[in-house]
Amino acid sequence: MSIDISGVTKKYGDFVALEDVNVSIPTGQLTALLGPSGGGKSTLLRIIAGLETADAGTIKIEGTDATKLPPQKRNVGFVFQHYAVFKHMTVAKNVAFGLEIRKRKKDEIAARVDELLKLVHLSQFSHRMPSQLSGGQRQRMALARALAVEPTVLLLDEPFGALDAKVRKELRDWLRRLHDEVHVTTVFVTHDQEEALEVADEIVVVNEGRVEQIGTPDQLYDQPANDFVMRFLGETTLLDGHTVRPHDIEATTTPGGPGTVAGTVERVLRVGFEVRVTVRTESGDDVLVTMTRTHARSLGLEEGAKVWLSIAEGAITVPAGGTQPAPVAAV
Ligand SMILES: Nc1ncnc2c1ncn2[C@@H]1O[C@H](COP(=O)(O)OP(=O)(O)OP(=O)(O)O)[C@@H](O)[C@H]1O
Repeated sequence: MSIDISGVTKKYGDFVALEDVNVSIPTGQLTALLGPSGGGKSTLLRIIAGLETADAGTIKIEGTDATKLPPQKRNVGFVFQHYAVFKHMTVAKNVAFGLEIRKRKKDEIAARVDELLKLVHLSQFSHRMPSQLSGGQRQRMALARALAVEPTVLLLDEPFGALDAKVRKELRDWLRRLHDEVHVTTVFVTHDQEEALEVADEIVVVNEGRVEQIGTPDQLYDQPANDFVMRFLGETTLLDGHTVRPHDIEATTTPGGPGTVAGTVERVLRVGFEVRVTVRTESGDDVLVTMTRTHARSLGLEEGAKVWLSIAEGAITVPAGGTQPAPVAAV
């Protein structure tokens, strides 16, 4: 294990930001800390970096107890959302900085900077000033700078958070490819579930200072530990006391058997390839059902139509508001 977080608790006055957090992050993986704003992700990352101290618990990095080590002794590299670049230095100088203060030889530094700028596709910009780069290019420079000193662990706090959606998406793909090349153990914070699902090998879901679940993107999506994880990782709706994904609800226009829920179509919305149907049940709850356009057409669904809803066989469900893993719904 590369990073072992054991029993970490952090309080700010009376406020508990992290409570008894236990996470093991394997060497060489790309791990996302995912959760809603204020859940404690950045606090955990800052504790790993040594920028914040835990009130209880230990942090081990590559087997060494780092709990009391200052940040510069932990051999971690970090990149933040608004990275403090040296505005008066060229791109190449910014990347070289960490190596220069470590008094590495000139030719060694030049070779390493060359290699890193190639890696982040900025070779042609080495003589530019940071102000002459786009936001995405600046973040790539920041990553090259963090990687320069060959950290054991790379920590990224919403590194693409300030960029527009298109650049974010490009950088996200790029980070995945970069990681496949260099394999440095990387932990990144995000509140964007799509970003985590697309990029990470493993996701740690952090909410209200606690770890809700740890797993691969598939494990989290297919076997959510609880209602919170299920809702956080994709669209859900409620049917008959269960949290379920809207595409996992089947609708029929002929009366269904026992276990089906009768309702009336309130609204039909066509969005791209899918149709989003809101059904009001007899008990007055609104249930969202999504289906393909072809399927909706074949059912002839329109506002005011009577429908019967059931949960598709094999669908993942979680008791609404509950915290226990649910068995796969047997319908
Ligand atoms: N220095 C501090 N003093 C007091 N409270 C703090 C301090 N730093 C963080 N907090 C509180 O701890 C909680 C967790 O903060 P943290 O920044 O770790 O959340 P986060 O999950 O990273 O959220 P975001 O995605 O918004 O950055 C928040 O409620 C925050 O207000």
